[in-house]
Amino acid sequence: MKLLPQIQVEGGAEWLARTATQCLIDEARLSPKPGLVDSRGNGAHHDLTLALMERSAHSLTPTFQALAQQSWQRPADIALRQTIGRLGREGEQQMMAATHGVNTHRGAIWALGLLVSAVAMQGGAGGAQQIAATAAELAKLPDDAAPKVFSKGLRATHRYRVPGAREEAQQAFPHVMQRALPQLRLSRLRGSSETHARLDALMAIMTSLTDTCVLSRAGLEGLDAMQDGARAVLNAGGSAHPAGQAALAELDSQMLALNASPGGAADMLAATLFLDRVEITSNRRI
Ligand SMILES: CC(C)(COP(=O)(O)OP(=O)(O)OC[C@H]1O[C@@H](n2cnc3c(N)ncnc32)[C@H](O)[C@@H]1O)[C@@H](O)C(=O)NCCC(=O)NCCS
Ligand SMILES: Nc1ncnc2c1ncn2[C@@H]1O[C@H](COP(=O)(O)OP(=O)(O)OP(=O)(O)O)[C@@H](O)[C@H]1O
Repeated sequence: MKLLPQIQVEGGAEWLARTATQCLIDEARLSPKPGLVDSRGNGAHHDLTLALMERSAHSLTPTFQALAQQSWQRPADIALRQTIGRLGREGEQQMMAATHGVNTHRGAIWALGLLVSAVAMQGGAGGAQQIAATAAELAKLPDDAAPKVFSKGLRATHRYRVPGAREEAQQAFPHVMQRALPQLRLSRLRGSSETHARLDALMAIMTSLTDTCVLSRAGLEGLDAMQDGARAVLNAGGSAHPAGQAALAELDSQMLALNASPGGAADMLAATLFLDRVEITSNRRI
């Protein structure tokens, strides 16, 4: 039986929103993550807890659903860019209300918001590559209604002359597509548990992301420690191997000592889990 178009949109949007929220929760619970909030504790953060991250993730489901509904089978144009910019900013306000003013998921709303919109534009399914390319098209369009604020992330990208959250999206998420997703699937193929495969994917991101959260809190010293430490974990055989686990514990202590938290890398892991699920589900439907 063929579904009525409106039911298809509602059901598809609901599924995408639930999936995006679940990926944020999976990312937050994954342990042990260096410097980040996880099931063990607060990492390098004094104002974040796992319960807060989960409350924040749930508060974003209506935002993701509205993004999907509004983007369904629409082309990438200025009108859509403005709509999702408005919905994204409203989502940030809902997040801030749910967390009493703590920034838990700003970068994640940006990345996952664009990806949810991109899947919806393609009718609720598709391959990871095509979805990331569509999200990049949206990210490259100007949003004139955006307030001209000088954020911490923007300041770090200027000071260190590196790409940040905007550029990662505009370049079609190279850390997700060229590093994390291939690593996630390789580690699974090698027989690693899902937890170890996800930790390896996070390490793959951290080997080269210029994470502005780390740069803002710990400068280039923090960024180098993150990238070198993540490389050491993968070179030691990954998080499933005892030597990799020792390297991961070392990286965690270093990040804590430097007060560094790779929040951008965590967002890219959530984006990776989302694209992985959408692609696998789309392939099953064919
Ligand atoms: C683009 C955003 C993320 C602002 O980025 P900016 O670099 O100015 O700064 P800010 O410090 O507020 O947040 C950056 C966040 O991105 C993440 N991040 C940091 N570095 C990176 C990186 N190299 N790659 C990807 N993400 C990163 C971190 O979580 C960080 O907290 C976003 O808040 C925004 O402008 N949203 C507008 C609403 C919109 O248009 N939404 C559309 C899609 S829903
Ligand atoms: N598990 C996680 N633990 C910590 N941060 C995460 C996690 N998952 C995602 N993040 C991201 O990290 C960002 C938090 O970074 P950051 O600490 O720089 O925020 P801030 O409140 O803007 O700055 P600061 O805490 O330095 O004042 C969030 O926006 C979120 O996107």
